[in-house]
Amino acid sequence: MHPALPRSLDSAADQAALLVRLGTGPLLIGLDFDGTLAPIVDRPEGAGIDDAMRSRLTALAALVPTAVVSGRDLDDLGRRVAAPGAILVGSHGIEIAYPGDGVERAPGLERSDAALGALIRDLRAATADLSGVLVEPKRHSVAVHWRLAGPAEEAAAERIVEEASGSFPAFRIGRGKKVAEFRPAIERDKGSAVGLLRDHAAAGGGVPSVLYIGDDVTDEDAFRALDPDRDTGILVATPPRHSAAGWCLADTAAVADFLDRLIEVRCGLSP
Ligand SMILES: O=P(O)(O)OC[C@H]1O[C@H](O[C@H]2O[C@H](CO)[C@@H](O)[C@H](O)[C@H]2O)[C@H](O)[C@@H](O)[C@@H]1O
Repeated sequence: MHPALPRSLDSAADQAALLVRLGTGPLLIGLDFDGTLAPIVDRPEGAGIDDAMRSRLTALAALVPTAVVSGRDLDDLGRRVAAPGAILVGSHGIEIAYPGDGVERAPGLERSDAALGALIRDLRAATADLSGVLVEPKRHSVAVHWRLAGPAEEAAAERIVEEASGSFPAFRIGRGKKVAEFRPAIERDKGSAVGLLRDHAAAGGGVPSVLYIGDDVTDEDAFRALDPDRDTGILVATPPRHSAAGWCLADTAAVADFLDRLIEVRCGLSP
């Protein structure tokens, strides 16, 4: 299916109709972190959620399986989310931590893990003189950010990423908001992770429908994995852009309001 413009959930009537559908039956919730739960900020280390969002996630996780699905690695994500009961999915689906049940890591990481240190060293050396370009090392990958860079530095960072990608075939390049990421060249993304989360939830009861909310290019993998007849994808964007998600919310504040209403309907507090 070709991506189309998602429909805005600004209208109270649309939101109410959707919430009625999400209010009963087995449900699995997947929520992206940066740009969906946490507002986008200039530097990766500055992103976070407030206590209200943490309580919201904890409340949702007590009601239905609720996963935070991020490009950040699991340790970083865990520190920032800190919501008891939430499932954590790190490194774009490569690492999955079910509460109280250890970490499941995708197979096939040996080659990229072995090359990661050299890649990080090369990227740091190549970008050292580029003002506003940041290298973010992660457990299985590395990101090159240019949100704080001018156009010339951004173009230079893009060239460095292209050159390094030729020397490190164990990685593939993923794009995001003002960032390029070297991700292990294996078959795992947020879409396949949603499939694994659904199977895990189904093992404990009925096969759930999925609600997935995300804002970035990598969330499109998750939206594409949804079944349009029973699942719900919500893009977070202003203005809306073409997406495999069917619905759209404006920003992280609108996501917070929507999740509050979802908690109310799941608790039977509103229709
Ligand atoms: O899958 P996500 O949870 O959305 O993570 C995607 C990447 O998010 C982070 O970078 C983005 O957010 C930063 C903080 O707001 C922002 O400065 C940057 O421009 C964005 O690209 C994170 O740093 C990456 O590791 C994640 O992969």
